[in-house]
Amino acid sequence: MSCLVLEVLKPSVACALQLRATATGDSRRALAGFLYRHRGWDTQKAPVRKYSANMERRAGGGIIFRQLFESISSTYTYLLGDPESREAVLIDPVLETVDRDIKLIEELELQLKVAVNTHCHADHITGTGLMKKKLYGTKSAISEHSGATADILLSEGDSITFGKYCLNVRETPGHTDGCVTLVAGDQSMAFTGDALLIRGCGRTDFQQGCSKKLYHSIHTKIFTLPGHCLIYPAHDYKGQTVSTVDEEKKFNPRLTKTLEEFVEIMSNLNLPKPQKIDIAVPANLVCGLHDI
Ligand SMILES: N[C@@H](CCC(=O)N[C@@H](CSS)C(=O)NCC(=O)O)C(=O)O
Repeated sequence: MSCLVLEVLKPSVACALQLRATATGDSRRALAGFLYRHRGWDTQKAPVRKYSANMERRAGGGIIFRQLFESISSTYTYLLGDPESREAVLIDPVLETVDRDIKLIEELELQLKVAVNTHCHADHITGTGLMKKKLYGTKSAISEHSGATADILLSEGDSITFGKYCLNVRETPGHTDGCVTLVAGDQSMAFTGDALLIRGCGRTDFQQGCSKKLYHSIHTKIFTLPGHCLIYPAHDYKGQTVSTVDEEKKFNPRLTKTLEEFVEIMSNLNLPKPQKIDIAVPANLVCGLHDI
């Protein structure tokens, strides 16, 4: 088992910190808005304080979280950071948006520890390798079952830690053999890659795809999370951004079916092959660094 463990977050402490920070920030903003409106002041001219990591540290804020979108492949990249240590993790970066992501990481004064792929993608080239080159000290990570090279090869039960937070690895094969779902330490969020999409799931017609395996993975590793756990997939093609375990259990048109019905649906999707598959897969097996 290869893992990178610094500290493990106590879920109750993390949740309490997050709630307190949200309430404090919101009520401060609400009070300022009220004063400005009540006194007839122009809210547009209210003094604006520039972003400062120090202000955030003093406020004892909760986890830093950004959902980023790459529109050619409709891929979501996720940035998570600890406001105190400033350590951060980036999930599923895309080659074309590496500079955008680095700008944000620098603006937020974060130190990127790990750039992790939920699997070996077939539709776009990962930004992980380039990210490692541009941000000194960043390590790449991917499942040991992906066949890809990386600094950290993940397996079931591993943790990726950043400051007082962590992401726990659950293996969710089916779309590919090396698919993982990354679950926040307090189980408030799960990054499901291409295993579970919002009202859908990853296709199973190439790269070791197996619909029976995928059905089993989703039911045993994702649908067993708390109902309120937020689902953040690697793609969305309809503009949806987030779901929950309860929502998907109730409304996912594929996963609410029996195994036999699911297998039938998956074998009749008739989707065209991803346009970049022939360059993306070989590139992603070497962290996206084949030609750079
Ligand atoms: N048109 C895109 C590829 C779209 C696609 O096949 N998406 C995959 C995830 S990326 S391999 C998928 O699993 N889709 C499931 C679905 O039901 O749509 C391209 O050419 O790149």
